[in-house]
Amino acid sequence: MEMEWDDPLYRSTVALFEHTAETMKLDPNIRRRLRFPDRAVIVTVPVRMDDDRVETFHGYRVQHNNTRGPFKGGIRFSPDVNLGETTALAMLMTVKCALVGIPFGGAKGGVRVDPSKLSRGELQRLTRRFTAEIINDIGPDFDIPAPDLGTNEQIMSWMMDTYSQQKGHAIPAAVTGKPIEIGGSLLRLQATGRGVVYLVQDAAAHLGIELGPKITAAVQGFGNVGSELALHLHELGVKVVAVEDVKGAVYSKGGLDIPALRRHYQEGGKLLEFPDVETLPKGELLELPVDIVAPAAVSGVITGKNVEKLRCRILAEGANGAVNADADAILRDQSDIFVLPDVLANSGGVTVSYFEWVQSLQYFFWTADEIDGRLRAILSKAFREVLDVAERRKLDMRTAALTHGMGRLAEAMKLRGLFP
Ligand SMILES: NC(=O)C1=CN([C@@H]2O[C@H](COP(=O)(O)OP(=O)(O)OC[C@H]3O[C@@H](n4cnc5c(N)ncnc54)[C@H](OP(=O)(O)O)[C@@H]3O)[C@@H](O)[C@H]2O)C=CC1
Ligand SMILES: O=C(O)CCC(=O)C(=O)O
Repeated sequence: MEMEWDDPLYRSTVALFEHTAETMKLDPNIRRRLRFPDRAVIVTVPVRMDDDRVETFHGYRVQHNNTRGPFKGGIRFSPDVNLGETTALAMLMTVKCALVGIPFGGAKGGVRVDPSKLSRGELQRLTRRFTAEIINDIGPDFDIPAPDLGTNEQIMSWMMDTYSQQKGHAIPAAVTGKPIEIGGSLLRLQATGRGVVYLVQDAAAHLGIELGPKITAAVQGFGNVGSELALHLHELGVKVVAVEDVKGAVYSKGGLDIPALRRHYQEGGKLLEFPDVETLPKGELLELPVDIVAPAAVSGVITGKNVEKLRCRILAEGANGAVNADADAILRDQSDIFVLPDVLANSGGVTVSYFEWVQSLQYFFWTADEIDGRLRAILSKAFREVLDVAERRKLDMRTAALTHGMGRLAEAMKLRGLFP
């Protein structure tokens, strides 16, 4: 393992790619190539803080592969950001875009910072300086950032504005996940969480499970992905009995009032202070005896240590890298849990980002029904294709999803003659 990349998510992602490459007998030249990014940019981001000090942050943009189209992937603001983690997330983006058949490669970026400790002014200055530092490495035809953990529409708005100011005119296609008022797309905000639920619906239909009040769910994370996911399950009549944020989880046997909980959370209320609910210690949520468990926060939460304690029927991975390679090996061989792996489960986000990019390039906007219909069609097709690979080749769903994505990528690399 090369020192520069050493990180638990990177090690785990490489192990999963290697397992898949071995199973599908991937060309060894391509296999070696996929372990590393095309390019990785590391920048230092000085920011004047409110108390007049200048704090120094570190930022990354890792571009893994652009054989199938421009680099694409989110920007993460989190204290865990480093080169290895960002590279692993970029690798997953490459496979995710290939898997759903959208014309992008994979990238990821981020700043090592806890955004909850910054004022709004500090956050804006950090975002603008980070964007300025990577301005020659991104662009609507080359590499298009989007939101991820710890970032949101406002951050994308500042990124788009900084990019546009440098170029001298508004360039909405420079980022996706921006507000609708400046060229964003209807439903991008909802797309990742809603997409996870569309895939849960497909999985439930396949397993003969009827989604409704007899079905229970637990969701880890209550940000963009987790709260949308919980809300959409709730709207389908599923009893969402527990949700968790960084501090802990709330639980109600009869099902939580997700719309009220979401209002409370979005208005700045603490999850653990929501009235008339029980609380659970951190981590227990994943082990609840519910039908659906959806990790939708950070990576590495399901490991060799707790995987055998899972009691769900469907594991829907909203978060990237929630299951590490040790846990995956156990799930793969010894479990009857139906896994919707991250590259499939959360691909609704980048799919609507693709729609947003197309709309931003054409200055012509689609209706919510058009977007929702196209999203559903792409996700259902991806689900059927992955299931087909799994059934035909007798593979688990993660290896099947990675096989499908890596197979498409390898084909594109060969067609373009990248290894003459
Ligand atoms: N946004 C998107 O479109 C996409 C996101 N994803 C993935 O989904 C995941 C979540 O992203 P997103 O919803 O955008 O991020 P957000 O920043 O919007 O929300 C993150 C949520 O997770 C909670 N959280 C943070 N750390 C922990 C922890 N250790 N245990 C439990 N909960 C925790 C946060 O709690 P608190 O508020 O208390 O900090 C918050 O509720 C990430 O893995 C991301 O890569 C994947 C595809 C697209
Ligand atoms: O919407 C995008 O472009 C990328 C979203 C993302 O970062 C992800 O799918 O992990």
